[in-house]
Amino acid sequence: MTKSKFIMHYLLLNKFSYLLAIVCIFIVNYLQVEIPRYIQLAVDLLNQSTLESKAGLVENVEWVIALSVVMVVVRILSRMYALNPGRITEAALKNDVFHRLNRLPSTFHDKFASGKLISIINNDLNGIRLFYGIGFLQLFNILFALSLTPIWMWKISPELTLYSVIPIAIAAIIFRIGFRKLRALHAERLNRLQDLSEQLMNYLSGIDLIKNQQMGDWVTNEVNKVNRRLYDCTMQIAKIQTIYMPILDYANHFMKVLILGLGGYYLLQAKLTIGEITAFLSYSVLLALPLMHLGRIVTVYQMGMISIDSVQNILNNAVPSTDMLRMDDNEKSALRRSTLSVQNLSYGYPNAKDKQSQMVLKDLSFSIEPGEKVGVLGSIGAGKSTLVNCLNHHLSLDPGQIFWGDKDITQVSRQDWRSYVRTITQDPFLFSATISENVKFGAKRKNQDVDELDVAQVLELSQLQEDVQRFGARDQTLVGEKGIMLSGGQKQRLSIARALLTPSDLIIMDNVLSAVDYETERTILKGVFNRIQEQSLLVVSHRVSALEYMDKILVLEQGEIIARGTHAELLESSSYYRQTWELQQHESEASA
Ligand SMILES: Nc1ncnc2c1ncn2[C@@H]1O[C@H](COP(=O)(O)OP(=O)(O)OP(=O)(O)O)[C@@H](O)[C@H]1O
Repeated sequence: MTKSKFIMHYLLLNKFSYLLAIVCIFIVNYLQVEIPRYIQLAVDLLNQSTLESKAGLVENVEWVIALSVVMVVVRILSRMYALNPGRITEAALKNDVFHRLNRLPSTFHDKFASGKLISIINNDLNGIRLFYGIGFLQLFNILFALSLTPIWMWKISPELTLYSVIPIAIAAIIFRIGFRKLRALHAERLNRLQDLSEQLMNYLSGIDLIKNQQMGDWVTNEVNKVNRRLYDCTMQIAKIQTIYMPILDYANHFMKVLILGLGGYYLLQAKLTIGEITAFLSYSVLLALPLMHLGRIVTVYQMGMISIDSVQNILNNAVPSTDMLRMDDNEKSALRRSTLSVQNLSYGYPNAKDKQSQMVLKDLSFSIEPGEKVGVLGSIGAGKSTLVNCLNHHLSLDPGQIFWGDKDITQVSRQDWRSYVRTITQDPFLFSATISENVKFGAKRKNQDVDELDVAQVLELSQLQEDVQRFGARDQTLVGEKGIMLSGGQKQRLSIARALLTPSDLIIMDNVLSAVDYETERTILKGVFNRIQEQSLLVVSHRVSALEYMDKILVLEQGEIIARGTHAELLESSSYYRQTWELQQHESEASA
């Protein structure tokens, strides 16, 4: 979407409110120029002492009071109609940005640090709120004030009007030069805010390490450097604003002196009355006020434009076209319980220097039948997680390599694909919520609440129920940010419970049992086997003990399948498998 389309799209979101705002702003500005006219008539009647003039004076004063009251009411309405759309747009954009972030592929998130995104959602969207709120209000205020006021002034004295505009015009030119410099500085400031947010987020996620390794001074110094750059930029903005803002203020004073001087001269020549000079002075304020607000408006406009660029950096990233395709219920159920077949799968990370020579997965072929339990054994760096991320389509793949039934998974939207495949990753992520909520997270289907008995059952199966019963508030215990209250093994078991709760056709467990002992590992796997008799299971591990009971095991080394078979077959056929098994048997006995 182009920038102008973006601006139009969100303006149209509140079109009726904006229309009412424009009408109200016009009425306010019209009344603003009308009231001095009644003041002028009243002042000119002050010198006369007839009964008629007194009645006229009272009538004019009454008009001034009545119009002022109406103006106050309409001004309140104009603020309401003009400012609320800013808040509505901010809320709508937050939803749009979050929705897009949720659908963008991992390649986008690899490029954009979370801290930067948070800064855009907080600071830049605030700039957009001001743009669509106060920016709109003041723009029309200025437009109407600058077009109506000179006409009313002209009606009194064309000559004096021309002279009065001279200081304002000069000030506006000087002002323009200053504000051109500001645009670049505002953009820089928002970038620096994003840098600071990214850095803080980075350090705060590693705060325990920073304390343990006594890196506090170094980190403080690094934050100081980024903060200093932000401070310098903010100070430069403040400096320019302090120098240029008062220029319009001085112009206003100068204009008043001019009106009094020239107006007095015309008064002596009987070209103007005192009432007209009084009205002229009021008009000069009406003319100068919006110009004095111009500084703020230009800032709001500049910040708004820069913020729109930042938000568009997110929103203009297209969701892959296949992710836009959604299957209907019939298509979905036709593909239930299909065979996953991997055919000559090769993968190299796009950021590798030479993708061909740095292939992480090389020509892999295997299948997982419905209900089959398959294991993948591989040493550190063999490519296990890469394989998992290809299978769940977390990574972007070339077509023709992975099929679900006869459907190429690259032709299925990621959202649909994940209703068939659930992955439990090796770094379990927990939300800052209760244990129960963490298990149920995202599992609510078709407005039906998850059965608490089911939660208890999956906690039991993942061997976490005993631990949970020991906690003060049982499954209502808060786990803290990222599950800080739980041990590594407890986190792993909680993420297993979460995956078991929602039905899916294939569960992938990527090295999720590394933090539990051999006995617990066996019991958990037994529980998982019982729960998912109908579903397929892929367990990835560097521990043979986790794979012993699988229907088949693939041995992965340097991205290639070097052996395959059952546990018994591999003990016979693969020396690598046998040696790993023997080595781990000793470890297991030693730890028992
Ligand atoms: N995002 C990435 N960009 C570039 N290279 C990567 C990326 N992720 C992994 N790799 C590389 O791919 C290779 C395989 O990594 P992978 O994480 O798949 O191995 P693994 O078998 O799961 O290892 P581990 O048991 O340690 O988790 C490694 O050489 C790693 O450096």
